[in-house]
Amino acid sequence: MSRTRGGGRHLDEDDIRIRARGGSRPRTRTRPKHENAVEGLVTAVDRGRYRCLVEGGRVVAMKARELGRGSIVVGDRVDVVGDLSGRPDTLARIVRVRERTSVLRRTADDTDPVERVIVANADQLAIVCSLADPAPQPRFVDRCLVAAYDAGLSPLLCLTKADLADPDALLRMYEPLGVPFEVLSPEGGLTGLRERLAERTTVLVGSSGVGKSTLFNRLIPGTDRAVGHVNAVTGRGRHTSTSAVALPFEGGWLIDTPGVRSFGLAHIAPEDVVGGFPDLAGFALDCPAGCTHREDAEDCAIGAALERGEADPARVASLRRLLAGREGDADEDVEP
Ligand SMILES: Nc1nc2c(ncn2[C@@H]2O[C@H](COP(=O)(O)OP(=O)(O)OP(=O)(O)O)[C@@H](O)[C@H]2O)c(=O)[nH]1
Ligand SMILES: [Zn+2]
Repeated sequence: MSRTRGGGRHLDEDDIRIRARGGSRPRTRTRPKHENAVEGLVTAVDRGRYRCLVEGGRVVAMKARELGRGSIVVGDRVDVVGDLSGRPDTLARIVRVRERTSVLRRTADDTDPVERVIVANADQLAIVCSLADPAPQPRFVDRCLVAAYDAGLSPLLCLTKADLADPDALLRMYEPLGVPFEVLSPEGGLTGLRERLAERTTVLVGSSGVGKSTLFNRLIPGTDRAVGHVNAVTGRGRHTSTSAVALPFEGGWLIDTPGVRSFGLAHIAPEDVVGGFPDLAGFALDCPAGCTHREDAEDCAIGAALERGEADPARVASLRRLLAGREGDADEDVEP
């Protein structure tokens, strides 16, 4: 599969798959009927190979050529046919991708200028933020919140290293947004967090050093995220990898996003951000088309509601902060 990497990063894997058509791979003569397909969940993706959980077993699958250009990502529910034994060197085939309930996009960056879907069907975004060492990055948190609101995921703030600093200042900042949170320290328990994660599909995101791997290892002991990721999934260093990995957890899934430090916001319109503020969205209906809802916006109905005392000033301030963060430099929070 080395040609999939050599052709230049501007091509996505689907382009390359089309180029590979007519290559040396023999066609299977007797294809299993697709009615026999069984449902699977994509748990990892590596260079055109999809690790799937099918009927409780693990298989590696390729994408059927009739699927065309559409991408398949971690979290996708797929229909799989072929050799489902999971034995070494067997390869099943993904013949259908079920409709997605949500998509998270990774921010385009220097190494890959295309904004890509990295996780499908998640319903919660756990934003891991350390209270010290490194100091909290509210801009990073804000950008994640915008991505969560846009994708329809419920945000969850995981504040780590509470043994080093007090969470109060940060919590005051997020109080008007009503974001659920967990304050975590090495000595503290994880019962509250476990309950919030149970039976949900949660994507964890955090910038380098905030303690995301530590948290993973505490939640799912025995899976050394750092070592496990490099050896088992991509064979590459985790800082260069951007492929997500789904791990089963308490009736749901935890999805790690190594190397992914932020989500794509370029496609998000102000209206999508306002959608995360049900109490203000009604006012916004009276705004002029294309209103930025910023302080300097003319005839902004949210601004007017604020002046009449009908909109909560803290909520408006939070909305404006998120709108401003959305317009910032997309690379600002992306780790090298
Ligand atoms: N004091 C304190 N240190 C912590 C806590 N959680 C993690 N650490 C330390 O913070 C450092 C970074 O933790 P990691 O779990 O590797 O952080 P990460 O978010 O996975 O960072 P990357 O590996 O860069 O992705 C390590 O030295 C941990 O031991 C905590 O709750 N309190
Ligand atoms: Zn407005």
